[in-house]
Amino acid sequence: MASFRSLRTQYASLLKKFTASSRDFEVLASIPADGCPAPKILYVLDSSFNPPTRAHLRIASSALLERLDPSSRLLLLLATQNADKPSKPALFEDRLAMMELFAHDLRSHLATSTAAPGHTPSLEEIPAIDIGVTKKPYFVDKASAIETSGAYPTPLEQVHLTGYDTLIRIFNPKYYPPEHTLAPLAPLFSEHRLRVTLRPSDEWGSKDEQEAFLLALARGDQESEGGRREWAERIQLVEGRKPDQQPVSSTRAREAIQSASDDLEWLVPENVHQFLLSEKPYSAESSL
Ligand SMILES: Nc1ncnc2c1ncn2[C@@H]1O[C@H](COP(=O)(O)OP(=O)(O)OP(=O)(O)O)[C@@H](O)[C@H]1O
Ligand SMILES: NC(=O)c1ccc[n+]([C@@H]2O[C@H](COP(=O)(O)O)[C@@H](O)[C@H]2O)c1
Repeated sequence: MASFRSLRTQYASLLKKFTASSRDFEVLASIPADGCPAPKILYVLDSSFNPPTRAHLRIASSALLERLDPSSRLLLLLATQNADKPSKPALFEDRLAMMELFAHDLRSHLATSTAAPGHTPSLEEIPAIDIGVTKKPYFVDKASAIETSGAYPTPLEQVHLTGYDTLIRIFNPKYYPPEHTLAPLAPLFSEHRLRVTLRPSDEWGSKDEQEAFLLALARGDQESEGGRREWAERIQLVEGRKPDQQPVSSTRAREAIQSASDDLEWLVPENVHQFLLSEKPYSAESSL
């Protein structure tokens, strides 16, 4: 693995070229770098990776372990423009460096996880992981930018890995001017899928309330806004943390960094933890 410093320099230069280009999506690196089979299915984890956490690790690994296949591919996608949030620290090159470290953490995790009782996957069985960037904030546009980029064979089914809070925002008509209906989502659900991790909280409701959203979509409750009932078949809901487990988020990891709390160790995976301790991407000087 390259040194932390050289990873940042490498991504700063790739990012500069991407920003200056007219491209909406680009794969900047792959792990392993070569020799991976052409993908038959593309899992996409779109995030601000600010920083990558163990929740991101769980979301990605549970999807990949469901059907461990070397011809699956995972794309870790950094959105340089967010639908709602202004850009915050850390620098994008630091986040890209952390995404690559996260990819190594995830591959190690997959290698030591048993997909089936008595079966430990070999490195060749573990899907390759791409590090990509997009300028598009909305999922329907991200999916189309990936499709038309030429980076992957076409057609290729994309499975977007999101949390419940993001599902709700995808279904908010406020993002789709000028009509403000859900009709623009049709291309996303005609070709692709969502795998949504439940995220019970005071803000987003209980597990039952979150499951009720999908039942209502399947009943046709959103048809008056353009949300078709058959889209529910293309959305899979999966369990998140257990009720006795602590909630994990990037916000919580940033707070642990600011307060120098030991919690950081269980909030983020190992290689990301080492990077945060060594490079301090959230310190005042580093974001200047
Ligand atoms: N603990 C979690 N449970 C379920 N989904 C999650 C969790 N953490 C992140 N996600 C999902 O992963 C995707 C990317 O997450 P994002 O980068 O916004 O993380 P975050 O922890 O919510 O960030 P922040 O705390 O900075 O707002 C989103 O779709 C989000 O819903
Ligand atoms: N309608 C949409 O497609 C939609 C709405 C809100 C957020 N998003 C995206 O979801 C991703 C995660 O968002 P947050 O980092 O705000 O949780 C970001 O890439 C953001 O731009 C998409």
